[in-house]
This record gives sequence, structure tokens and C-alpha cells, in this order.
Amino acid sequence: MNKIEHLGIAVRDLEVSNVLFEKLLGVSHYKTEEVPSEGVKTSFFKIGDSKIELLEALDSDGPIAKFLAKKGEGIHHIAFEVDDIVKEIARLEKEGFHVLNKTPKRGADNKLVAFLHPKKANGVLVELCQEIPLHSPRPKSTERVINKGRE
Ligand SMILES: CC[C@@H](C(=O)O)C(=O)SCCNC(=O)CCNC(=O)[C@H](O)C(C)(C)COP(=O)(O)OP(=O)(O)OC[C@H]1O[C@@H](n2cnc3c(N)ncnc32)[C@H](O)[C@@H]1OP(=O)(O)O
Ligand SMILES: [Co+2]
Repeated sequence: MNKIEHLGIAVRDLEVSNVLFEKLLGVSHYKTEEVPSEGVKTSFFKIGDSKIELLEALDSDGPIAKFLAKKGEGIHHIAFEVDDIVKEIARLEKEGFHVLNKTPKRGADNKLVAFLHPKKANGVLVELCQEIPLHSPRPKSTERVINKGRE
């Protein structure tokens, strides 16, 4: 694994939390993106080499809606950047982790992602992220780039 790619934070109202995090971090979010397959609407902040992903539930039965109902707002997952997600999935399965999706899926911010169950990771939901090469087809998720200058 290379580094922490982002921290995912579950929030009830993305617009309200965007304002809060803009005040906290002193920067604006650089994009919002819906990922309907995960039942989420996200916004991303970048400070230095670190990223924060805010996650609002798009529907009432997705992972964020369930998390908010059980635990309330707060840190939902930690995401690690990897170079080869397929290799990492195989390695982590051998190490005894419970990989929730053995085939990587499209995540937000141009990533392929896979998740490890918190029950086998000290109560932490872990996301693996691999950057999708630029020449790949666009993700199916809808994307609204706020700061086009970054792309
Ligand atoms: C935007 C795309 C992507 C990106 O590119 O960054 C994302 O970040 S998407 C983020 C949302 N998607 C996911 O979280 C997908 C992976 N998660 C899951 O598959 C499920 O949430 C789960 C982890 C398997 C749990 O689902 P389920 O078993 O249906 O829910 P329960 O509420 O019954 O929980 C069981 C058990 O696990 C504990 N739990 C649940 N979520 C978390 C969490 N985020 N962190 C720590 N623990 C968690 C929950 O409390 C239950 O524990 P017990 O009550 O002790 O049984
Ligand atoms: Co994430």
C-alpha cells in the first residue's frame, strides 16, 4: 500500500457539511460526485497530499444511510491507495481479511475500489483504491467537476 488516499466521513447533509469543512480546512471542495451504485453523493477536499471524502446517503437502505442510523455522523472508512488492486485483494484474502467485493468496482474520483469488512479489521471499514488510467472509459457515476482547473 502506498498511502492513505482519503478518509470517508458520513454526513447527514452534504451542503451543510461542505460549509463546515470549508471553514475547518480553509479550502473549498474541489468536486461533488454521485455514485448511485453505492447509494452516495460525495464531495472531496484536498489539503496537501491528503483528501477528505464527505458522504451523504442517496437512498434509505445503502451503507451510509445504515451507518448514520446506527452510529450517526462521523468517520466511516479509511481508504488506502494501491498500485494493483487485484493483487492486493488476493494478498489480503490470504492474510485472512474479509474482502467484500472480490472484483474491484468503480468508485468516486476516478478510482477502482474494494472494501474489507470492519469485523476482520479491528472495527475499521477499509477501502482499497487504484487510480483508473486516463485512457479508460469514463465512470458510469455522474460527475460534476467544480474546479475544472484541477483536472
Ligand atoms: C463513493 C464511492 C467510494 C469511494 O470511491 O470512495 C466510497 O467510499 S463508497 C462508501 C460506501 N460504501 C460502502 O461502505 C461499501 C462497503 N460497505 C458495506 O458493504 C457495508 O456497509 C458493510 C460494511 C458490509 C456493513 O453492511 P451491513 O452488514 O449490511 O450493515 P450493518 O449495519 O448490519 O453492519 C454490520 C456490522 O458492521 C458494523 N459496521 C457497518 N459499517 C461500519 C463502518 N463503516 N465502520 C465500522 N463498523 C461498521 C456495524 O456497526 C455492525 O456491527 P455490529 O452492530 O457490532 O454487528
Ligand atoms: Co471512500
